[in-house]
Amino acid sequence: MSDDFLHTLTHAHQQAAVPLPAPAFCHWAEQVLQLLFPERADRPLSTTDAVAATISQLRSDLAVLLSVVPIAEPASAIAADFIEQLPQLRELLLLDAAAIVAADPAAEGLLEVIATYPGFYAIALHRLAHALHRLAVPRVPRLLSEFAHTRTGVDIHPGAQIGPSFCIDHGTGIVIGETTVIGAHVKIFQGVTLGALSVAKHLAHTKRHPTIEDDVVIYAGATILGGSTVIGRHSIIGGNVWLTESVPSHSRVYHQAQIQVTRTEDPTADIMFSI
Ligand SMILES: CC(=O)OC[C@H](N)C(=O)O
Repeated sequence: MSDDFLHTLTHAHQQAAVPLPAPAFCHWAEQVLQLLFPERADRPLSTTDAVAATISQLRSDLAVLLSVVPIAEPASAIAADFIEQLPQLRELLLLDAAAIVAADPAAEGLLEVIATYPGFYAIALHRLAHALHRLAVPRVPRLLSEFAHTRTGVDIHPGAQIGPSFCIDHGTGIVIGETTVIGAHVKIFQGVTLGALSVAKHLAHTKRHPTIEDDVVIYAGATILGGSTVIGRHSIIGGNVWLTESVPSHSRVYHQAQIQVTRTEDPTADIMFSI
């Protein structure tokens, strides 16, 4: 091993920013979800005093965790501001869970959705991350969204704006970009991408991802790209659609696959497909 390499690494370590305690932040977010939803709790809280003490503990834990993050305001003020939003966050998440129950014939009820659905978990962590993003907390929102991503395969940038009653069914392989705007009562399935039409560094801080208006359904594998792409309200986007332009309200957009089905009972017949 060369001395140069040792010195390079030493210098990199000396210059490094204070690392974020990622597991502690993720644990804190899990605790917030357990407070808001006893359905997810190891041990439900049985008295008002216990609830109040848990809220107070989560506030001070957040303030301590944020003390290593470079933020303009005092960590305690940000923590207090976040905790004030808990009633609204719970209300929004209950609407999301109810939307999943209402949409999914396989869902048995709120308890199952809140405790087990990856789509619910992904939107829950997104709403926490988005609240911190709006409070201008750097790095932590992305840390939480990547935590949800690793657990669910649902990659929602903390900056994405998502309206009430959002339903993700079969939450896996989903990408929702930073400047996406989603209205109320939108339903998406596995493999949906709401992405940028082109990826270039100079486009940072511009609207690169689509706008999905109220009551839109986007089926599995659909890809919708572009910052000026607007999917009008009450539209249905079919599975595997590739869409880079706006569609008006009440549109039905389908991908027509060209699939051929042939039959033969002769096992020695030529194989008709190629890879
Ligand atoms: C979701 C997506 O298209 O991302 C591309 C790139 N990271 C951007 O934010 O523009």
